Amino acid sequence: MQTATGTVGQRPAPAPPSLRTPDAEPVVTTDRLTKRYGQRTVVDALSLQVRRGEVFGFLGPNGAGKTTTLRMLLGLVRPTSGSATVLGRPAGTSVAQVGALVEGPGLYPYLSGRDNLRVLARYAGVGPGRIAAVLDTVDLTDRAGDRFSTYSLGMKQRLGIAAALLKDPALVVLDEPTNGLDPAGISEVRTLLRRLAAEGRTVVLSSHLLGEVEQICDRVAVVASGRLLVESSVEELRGLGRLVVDADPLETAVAVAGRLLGADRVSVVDGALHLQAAPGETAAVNRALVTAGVGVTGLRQEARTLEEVFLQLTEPGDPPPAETPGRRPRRVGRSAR
Ligand SMILES: Nc1ncnc2c1ncn2[C@@H]1O[C@H](COP(=O)(O)OP(=O)(O)OP(=O)(O)O)[C@@H](O)[C@H]1O
Repeated sequence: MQTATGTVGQRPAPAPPSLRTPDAEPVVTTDRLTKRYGQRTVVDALSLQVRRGEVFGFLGPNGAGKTTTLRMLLGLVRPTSGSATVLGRPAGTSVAQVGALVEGPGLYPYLSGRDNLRVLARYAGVGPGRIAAVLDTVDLTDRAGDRFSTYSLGMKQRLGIAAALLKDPALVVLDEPTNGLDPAGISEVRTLLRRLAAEGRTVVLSSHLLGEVEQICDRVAVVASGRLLVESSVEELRGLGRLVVDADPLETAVAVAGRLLGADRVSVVDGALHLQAAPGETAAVNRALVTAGVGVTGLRQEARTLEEVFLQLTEPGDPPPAETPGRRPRRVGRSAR
């Protein structure tokens, strides 16, 4: 069950491609945003930016402080220190243009999807004309007359998102929108969120499901224990991909690849050569191996998953930034600020 927070106001025109560049205006900015409960710091000096028209993933394990941060952006929780700006105004004061779906009760099981939206629209001061539009956006028009309790989890989630869209918001904030969904449900939510971004809306979502989020988001912030570990585009976070080569003889292949790329980018896993290599280096690797008389029977590029990157970022020996004096969270790649 979810609480949908509607919005008032006019959605801006779709963002042209130029607004999705690294220099696009920030829709959300946090500056050393901090929340403490008693002696516990659950959000720790978080500074990040979300740009207009992007799907931004706020990632981290359970208890990382994601929901608390989203609640601060919505003005539902007061920061202990630091600040957050949403759509150019202090967090919590732009409710007219922010639609949100956060944990909590809110949709009636015995009412139909359409009637649930009618109730919420009336409560939020939105005319009934908008209901058909949001049902269409989330592909629930055909089932709108059925009781909410008969919906699949994916449909319930989409109805919650429809409720968040009632007031045509510029920014949509979703807490764990894919949680508990099966692959088909995740795929539907993914399609829906990409549609919202294509319309020029900005989407901020939280998740601990890294593998799914990497297919949805343009950029992500990875947090653990309330601290920002990295803020980056998904593409850049993965960095160099992995080139897997089936080669014979393997020893010669290791030597040749080591000379070409450097030994630190070469390893052998399950009898195959694993190389840290960009797609553009594949042809050169193949040429060098064949020239050296190595038989190449397989050669494939594998991207690192966000999960692998996340585990690497959080593994012991790589302490969170705040534990290292003077060290700052990593901003990766071209789009880094
Ligand atoms: N009102 C509160 N009072 C005290 N502690 C709280 C309160 N709200 C959250 N916390 C604590 O803050 C920490 C961060 O919680 P939060 O819900 O923000 O994490 P999360 O990253 O969203 O985790 P999850 O994925 O499990 O929802 C948790 O340890 C939680 O117990």
